Amino acid sequence: MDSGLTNGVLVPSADDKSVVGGGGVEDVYGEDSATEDQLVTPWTVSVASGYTLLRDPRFNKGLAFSENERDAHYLRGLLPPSVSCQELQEKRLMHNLRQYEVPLQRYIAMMDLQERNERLFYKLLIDNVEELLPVVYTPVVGEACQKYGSIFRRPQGLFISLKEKGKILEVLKNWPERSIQVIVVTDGERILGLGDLGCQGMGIPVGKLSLYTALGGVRPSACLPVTIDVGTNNEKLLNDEFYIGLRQKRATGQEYAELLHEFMCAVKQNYGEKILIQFEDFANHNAFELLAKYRTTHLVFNDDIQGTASVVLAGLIAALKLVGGTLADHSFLFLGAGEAGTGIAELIALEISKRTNIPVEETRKKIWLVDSKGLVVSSRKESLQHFKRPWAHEHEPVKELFDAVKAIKPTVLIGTSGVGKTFTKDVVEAMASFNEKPVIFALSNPTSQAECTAEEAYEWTKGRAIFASGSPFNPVEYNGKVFVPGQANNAYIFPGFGLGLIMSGTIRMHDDMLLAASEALAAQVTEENYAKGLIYPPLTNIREISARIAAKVAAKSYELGLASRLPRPKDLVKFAESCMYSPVYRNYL
Ligand SMILES: NC(=O)C1=CN([C@@H]2O[C@H](COP(=O)(O)OP(=O)(O)OC[C@H]3O[C@@H](n4cnc5c(N)ncnc54)[C@H](OP(=O)(O)O)[C@@H]3O)[C@@H](O)[C@H]2O)C=CC1
Ligand SMILES: CC(=O)C(=O)O
Ligand SMILES: [Mg+2]
Repeated sequence: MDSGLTNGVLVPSADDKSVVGGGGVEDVYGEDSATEDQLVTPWTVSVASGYTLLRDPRFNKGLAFSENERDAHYLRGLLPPSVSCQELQEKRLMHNLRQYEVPLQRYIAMMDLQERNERLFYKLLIDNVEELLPVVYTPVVGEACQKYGSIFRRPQGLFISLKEKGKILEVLKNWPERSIQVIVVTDGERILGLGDLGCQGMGIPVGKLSLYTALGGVRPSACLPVTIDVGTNNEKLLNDEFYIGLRQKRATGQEYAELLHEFMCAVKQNYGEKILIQFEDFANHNAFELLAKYRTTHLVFNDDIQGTASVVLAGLIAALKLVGGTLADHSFLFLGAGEAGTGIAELIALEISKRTNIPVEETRKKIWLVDSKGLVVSSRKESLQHFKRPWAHEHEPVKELFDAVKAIKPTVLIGTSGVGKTFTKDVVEAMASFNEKPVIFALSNPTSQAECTAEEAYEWTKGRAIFASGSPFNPVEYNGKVFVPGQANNAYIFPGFGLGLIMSGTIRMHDDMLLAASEALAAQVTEENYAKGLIYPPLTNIREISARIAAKVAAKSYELGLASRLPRPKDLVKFAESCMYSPVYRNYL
């Protein structure tokens, strides 16, 4: 393929495989993944030069345009004379970001960068992942969603509201990118632990997809954030003059189901069988149903139910090295019996069943859940939602978590309630009274909703807890020793998991792929990490980790006959790495 620029027309450069399709899996798919037409990104055939080039975030390099590029692309005079390299731009941006004391200002600055210079945004995020993940993701994205209307600048995804009913296929065609590989969709009803944020939930698909690219290497142009707006029951938002969504109560029942069905059909019609659809932050009364309804006809994945389960199982497998025994030797108590709680519980039961050959109906018996009404027990069965019923074991009713802890004596306590401060001193001390090393996970997001803080977990257990949380906590010094809490967040899983599905051309998801992802993640924890009490590997290596997760997920998909990309690449880790998007600037000469 020819490279460079002719009369101001940018065409792909031969040394950069990321040009056609922007780098990533599409390049290696060949013909079976997309039509010829889809493979041609708009800029390869359109004039992009001068001022237009500077205004296009996909190609803009700002001061990093070289002298020759400035001449060739009619940029003379449009930029100050100085020429920077990408590293210097990164240094300057990090310096500027660190000046902002208000976290939301950092979020806004990052979003502005994403819309100004996409490659620099991803380079910055990848190179400073520990520092910037909390900005573009939890906890700050939570506040951003709460205030999304007042900080709204430009649409970063597709808004599909009840007004678009009957026209969703047309709406999808309005999106400028055509070869989409992954959609993250929300209806905004359960945004983190912050409740119904309606249309302003858009911050979540946008943030998750940034991670698909930064952590999993899926190219940005293949990612589509979608918010389905069926109204909101959040009175505060309905009365907020800056609210950006439909001002009506949520549509439910048939009206809701029809809109979602039209969306699911339109997506498949527009993007094909292998489009990955990740459901995110739906309320549980829709989440389980949507997953069950579409898992046989679409490539769907619910991150809150399944991704969370996989990351927590990985943490538990790793924790065994520190606490001893097998998973089957442990007992588990959850605060919160919704998507995350029952999703994790089921995957643990499945893993134990696979390892012991004990039927899953039996392995579930060592897992207990508490919801807002108390311990889930058999006498409540009739009134329980269907997803709680497998966990309604024989036991007398117990109202309070503290009493449940004393009655069950779990070795592992997991918070998925969405309610902060619910692991009280009494509860944590009780865990420490009958466990040498109590495993305590406070998974609720954002930080304000964490069941307890890292500091509380270490102090109340006198430094004996194996602790992880959904949102990050800083290291804690206790009794002269520094404890580094793990971050049990599905961000460890979904980017690599999705990459594995995409690169193998998987057509349907299978629970065994979640188990494979958990095992792959747990295997990345080194002896050095364990020595520091860590049960998750540091995020600094996340791209390497994602490649390994992707490889295991793809391998499982091939084994199950669900992968359509043939022949199977021999070395799946190398293949995953070769598929990953690189944010390094391209040469436009
Ligand atoms: N770390 C991570 O990667 C992830 C974290 N999460 C976090 O988990 C939390 C829950 O999410 P999700 O499972 O989807 O939400 P759901 O709404 O599906 O479930 C919440 C559960 O918590 C229960 N609950 C609520 N308040 C209390 C209380 N005071 N005491 C006891 N139980 C209570 C609810 O009870 P009832 O059923 O009776 O209403 C329900 O069973 C959120 O904060 C979310 O951010 C979610 C996904 C991933
Ligand atoms: C992390 C995540 O998916 C959640 O809190 O909902
Ligand atoms: Mg979520």
